[in-house]
Amino acid sequence: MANIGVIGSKGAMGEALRRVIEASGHDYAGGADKGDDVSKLADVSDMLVDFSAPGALQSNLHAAVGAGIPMVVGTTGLEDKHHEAIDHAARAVPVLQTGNTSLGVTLLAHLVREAASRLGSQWDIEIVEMHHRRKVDAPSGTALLLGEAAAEARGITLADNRESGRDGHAGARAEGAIGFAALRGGTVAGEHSVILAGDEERLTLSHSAENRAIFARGAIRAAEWLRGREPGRYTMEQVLGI
Ligand SMILES: NC(=O)C1=CN([C@@H]2O[C@H](COP(=O)(O)OP(=O)(O)OC[C@H]3O[C@@H](n4cnc5c(N)ncnc54)[C@H](OP(=O)(O)O)[C@@H]3O)[C@@H](O)[C@H]2O)C=CC1
Ligand SMILES: O=C(O)C1=N[C@H](C(=O)O)C[C@H](O)C1
Repeated sequence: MANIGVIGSKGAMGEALRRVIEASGHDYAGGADKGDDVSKLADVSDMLVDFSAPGALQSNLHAAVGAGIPMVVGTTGLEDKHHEAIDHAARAVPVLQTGNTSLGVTLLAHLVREAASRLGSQWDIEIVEMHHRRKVDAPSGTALLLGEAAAEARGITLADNRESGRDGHAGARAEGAIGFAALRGGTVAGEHSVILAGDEERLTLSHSAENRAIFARGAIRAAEWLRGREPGRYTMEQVLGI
């Protein structure tokens, strides 16, 4: 059993995490939110789980490194500088970052990789996601990780082949592009579809999150798995063995 500290504890995910921590027999070490000193939480935690905001990431990583404890990063909307900060922290402590901690999406990424490589670049790839009205980043972290999986399978770079936010006279889609569309509304926990559109046929691979417990359970499973590991950057695939 472990003391698990939650960053972003008053948010929707923070509340889901607290419920899963208590139900799993771990101890809830406490929460940190905007304006709190995360290093104080790190000092009384065996690991940190961060579902807050990109602007908080640097100091959260710093706190984990200072305390010498593992950290799970679930926050999305990350930029290159955030990934560099994660790589840097992972030299000192175990860190796992993912846009989606669920079992279903981790497996979906594998299926997308398989489909994208077998079907070849004449099959256009479009990724559609829908989330609740409060979500601030787009495309979602999950949509981007699915796009990365498809790009990797095709031997291309997502950054160079990404088409998102088409509006007006946007022109025909570029050959080999990976397109994104983001819908927002209501209380949707998370819907993702990867559409492979060929000539006269389409394949759609989808995942529906019915509630946030799936993300919270995956995050706690990841935190348990990180405990006692060597410093490094780990993936959800490693945690789940898929
Ligand atoms: N990887 C995954 O599987 C999943 C990832 N997410 C991601 O997790 C993040 C949080 O999602 P969600 O809980 O729905 O969002 P919420 O807005 O409900 O919660 C975010 C919480 O973080 C707090 N926060 C904001 N800035 C800071 C800061 N600088 N330091 C500490 N806490 C801060 C917010 O406080 P305040 O309200 O005062 O700003 C709020 O309490 C998002 O990036 C989301 O995309 C969500 C679900 C699954
Ligand atoms: O903000 C959310 O709610 C979610 N964010 C993650 C994302 O950006 O993909 C994961 C999940 O879809 C819910």
